[in-house]
Amino acid sequence: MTKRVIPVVDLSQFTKGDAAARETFVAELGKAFHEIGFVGVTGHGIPEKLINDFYKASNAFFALSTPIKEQYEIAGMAGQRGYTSFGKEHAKQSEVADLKEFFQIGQEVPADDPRKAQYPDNVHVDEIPDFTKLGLQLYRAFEKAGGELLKAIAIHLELPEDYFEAHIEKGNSILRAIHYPPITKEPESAIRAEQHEDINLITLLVGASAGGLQLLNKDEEWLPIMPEENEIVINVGDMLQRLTNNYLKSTTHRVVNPPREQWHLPRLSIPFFLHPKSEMDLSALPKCITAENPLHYEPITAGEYLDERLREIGLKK
Ligand SMILES: O=C(O)CCC(=O)C(=O)O
Ligand SMILES: [Fe+2]
Repeated sequence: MTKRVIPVVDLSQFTKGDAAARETFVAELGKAFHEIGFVGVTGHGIPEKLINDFYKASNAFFALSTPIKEQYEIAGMAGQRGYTSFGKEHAKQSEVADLKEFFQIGQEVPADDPRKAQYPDNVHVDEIPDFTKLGLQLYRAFEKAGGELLKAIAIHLELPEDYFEAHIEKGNSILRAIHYPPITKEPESAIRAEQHEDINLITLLVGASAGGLQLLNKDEEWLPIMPEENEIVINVGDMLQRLTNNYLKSTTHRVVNPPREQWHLPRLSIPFFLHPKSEMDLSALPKCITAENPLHYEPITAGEYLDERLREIGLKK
């Protein structure tokens, strides 16, 4: 067996284990987030069937013709709901767009909820009636697993266990189905997803249909991330890095193009970007500001920060 690039932890040790098992889990997760910013998670409770069904529905959606898919690309939405066509999004430092198209599903609240106006309606696809419905079920499962991981991180940060709960309840998270089509001609410089850091608190990624995901380690080496069956990949995003004044690491990652003999293979991946409510204050936690680690960031809310980042990546005008 080749050596793993990222450690793996079993979330059921935290959700179902005794005090000692929970303590071990918290220590391992904290260490992984502090040192590498990435961890593999098993025992996450996300039903395999739901993942497979959503994969199938996503594949069916991306197989639709471009004019049909473009009917689900809605102006003024900054890609936050529905379809974003090939060649739109680019990493913030990059001039060339990534080799991908995607579909996003966001938070839904009841009609009488005060937050209703803040969250645009999800887009439903006539041709694939189950697509958004299954996506919303997966969204809830990710919210639950993500909430447990944030409980463990709160304990690691010596905060109350429920510290994140109020911030993420009805938060602005996004489920994204990404399709990287087969490569048909030598790309000039573009890769499937140029190096970047995620914006949100944490990202949960279910097994991509092909390799290509890499992280940049402290020695500036690109290392492949190859999750095992039933393992999801979790990484720290910039919001959590900012809140912890760089104690937890939002690690740079990318998706590279496959070798030429695999150009004909598309790649499908499903990240869940766990966001808090827009009014969450991302000012650094006092415990994370020390003489050795002085304050790195100005105060900002999650909403202001997201807005700034969406402009940088070309989704918001
Ligand atoms: O496709 C993947 O495996 C990762 C994509 C990613 O890093 C992102 O969308 O932020
Ligand atoms: Fe990412």
